[in-house]
Amino acid sequence: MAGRSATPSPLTSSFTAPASLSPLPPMEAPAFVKFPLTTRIRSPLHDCASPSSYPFLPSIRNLSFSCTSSLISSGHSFSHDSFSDRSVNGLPVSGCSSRSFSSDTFSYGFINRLAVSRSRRVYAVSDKSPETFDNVVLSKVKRPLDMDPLSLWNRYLDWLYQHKDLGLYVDVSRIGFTDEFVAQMEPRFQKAFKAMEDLEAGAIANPDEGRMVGHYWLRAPHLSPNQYLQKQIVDSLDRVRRFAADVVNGKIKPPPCPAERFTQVLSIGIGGSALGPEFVAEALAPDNPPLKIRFIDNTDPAGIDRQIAQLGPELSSTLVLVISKSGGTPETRNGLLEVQKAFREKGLDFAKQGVAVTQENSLLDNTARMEGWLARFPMFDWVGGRTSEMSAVGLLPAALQGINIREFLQGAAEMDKATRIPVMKENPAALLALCWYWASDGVGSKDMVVLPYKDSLLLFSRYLQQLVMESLGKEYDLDGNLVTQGLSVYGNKGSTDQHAYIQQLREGVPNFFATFIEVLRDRPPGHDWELEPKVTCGDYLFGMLQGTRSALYANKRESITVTVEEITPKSIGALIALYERAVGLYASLININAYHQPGVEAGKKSAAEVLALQKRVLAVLNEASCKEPAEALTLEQIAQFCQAPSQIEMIYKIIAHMAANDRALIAEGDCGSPKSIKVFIGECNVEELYD
Ligand SMILES: O=P(O)(O)OC[C@H]1O[C@](O)(CO)[C@@H](O)[C@@H]1O
Repeated sequence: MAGRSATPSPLTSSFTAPASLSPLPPMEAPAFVKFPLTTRIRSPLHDCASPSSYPFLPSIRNLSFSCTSSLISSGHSFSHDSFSDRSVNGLPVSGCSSRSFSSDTFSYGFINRLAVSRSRRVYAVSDKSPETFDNVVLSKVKRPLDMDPLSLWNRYLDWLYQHKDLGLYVDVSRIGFTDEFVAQMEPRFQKAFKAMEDLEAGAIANPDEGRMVGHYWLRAPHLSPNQYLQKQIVDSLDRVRRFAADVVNGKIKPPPCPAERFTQVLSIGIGGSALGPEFVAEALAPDNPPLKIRFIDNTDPAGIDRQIAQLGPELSSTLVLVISKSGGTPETRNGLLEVQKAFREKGLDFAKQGVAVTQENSLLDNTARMEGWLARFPMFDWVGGRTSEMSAVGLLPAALQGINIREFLQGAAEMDKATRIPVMKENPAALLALCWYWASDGVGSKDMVVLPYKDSLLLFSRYLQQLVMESLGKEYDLDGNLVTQGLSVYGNKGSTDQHAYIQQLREGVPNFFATFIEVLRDRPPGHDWELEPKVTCGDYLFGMLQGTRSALYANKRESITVTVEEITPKSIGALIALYERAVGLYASLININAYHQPGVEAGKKSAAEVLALQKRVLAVLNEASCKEPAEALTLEQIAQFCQAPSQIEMIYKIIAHMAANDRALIAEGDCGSPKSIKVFIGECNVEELYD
């Protein structure tokens, strides 16, 4: 990179395109300039001052790019979210300054940003001809995917990862990363491995919350950084085992009918306090479990009613798990209150059937203690919700369903060992992280579609959605730079999805990479039969998976395939551990904190504000209704009396919701024309006036 300085000097307005650039060929201005004013430019993952650290762009030199003045003036730390109208070389250009330049440093930095927004029509100027960034990235940086069957077979052999004991394979051959990319990622991976080592040794790996991150210790307590933690884990596991065994064996009985056993588990929790248990139940519960499980994982009253109704008389033999790390999550609290009401209505004593899984001294813990619930199990400060499946959160429900939690933990522990290996090619989690980085440009420019070809793995994509998106979807990196990072995850199962959205995956917008989850064993031994000569039902499923993988790749859609020999507690434990580690490593590669979730707070705060506003609206309406004669108020008046004129839309929605739910309030007028609405409360509550 001759002539490139390590740190870019601020460019001034006198900066001109270098002579090496050939003049721009004539072109249609609109074709050159189109991109929306709101085009969002992601922050880089790299030290843009050091293009050699940027893996995708080793060969790009002497390209000239239009650039915002903010980029020019702020050097490599680009901070604006949108562009304004400018022009390049006399052509009007939305979002670009009137200058072009070919400083390698800036070019790299700029490509870095525009490359990730390549789904939009953003154009760059090169020394040859104007090109779209698509072309720049895909043809020059991401070389075309290899389509030759034999060289693909060699690539498959070269990159195939196998864990013999776990019967697990990771095939990354259909992700098109190059050897140069792998080499350039190597130092980053070494850094990530080291960060992971520190994390496992007890470093404060979640600096924003000042917490250690210890989910790996849950399956290897001896690796926890001190004996106190070790004892906590072992004791908790011990108690889970004993309690579950006692419930299953009928030693602990439901109170109303001492002769009987608990027959059902009702698990109340949300997010990490539900998704893992739901996934594992679906994947591993036997057909006739000792206790059947159902979940309340929302504050939807109809959903809650349904669960309670379906329990029917069995409510009396239902063990209710209330799972919440914080012990204060509103949805979970609401679920608890609703279920407690149902118990009261049936004359049942909830406390005798209630079990809390939560942090010591949380609101939930204190409630359970004071009310004398049947049992309480700890959640640890150093285990995040989305990685808590191997704590009491996941182990207790699993054990109650007769799932072998020892094997489950063992599978995870074995995978942990494999994913500690600091060699990219020998570490399946590193291979996943490598592929994610390559496929999504390290900024989430493509979504991850998870396609398990197995009904029992249906919830894996939903589980991964939280694990990946809550961990990686972050606005700022660890150094406080705006990065708006993430990796979107969706998917259900194959081959079902082939009859839903795979049409678009194959032929539509190429904004994803796929992950196939393959299970080799179709049925337990001895149960298979040929539904047509030489072909079983499972052969079809297999054929569908392989066919889709090939068809996608033929159309340049990349994919990873993770294969397990069969669905067992061990393989499911291993899969969870594999993805937990992949997320951790990838987070290091992109320099973000994977273990906090500051964004979730905003939604919770707004929800609380809406409820507070609702209370004010009701107070205002009550006051108006207490007048003689009672006064009906327009939305404007309500907003004014609530001293919240800017909240008028929300007030309208609050009223519409309450009116639809037979609440005390009466709304007259046409709902479709909010300005016509007048609201009053039928009965004045005088006491409330003086509250
Ligand atoms: O276990 P808790 O504290 O009820 O939290 C439930 C979920 O809420 C979140 O905090 C935010 O959605 C998740 O991270 C967590 O898994």
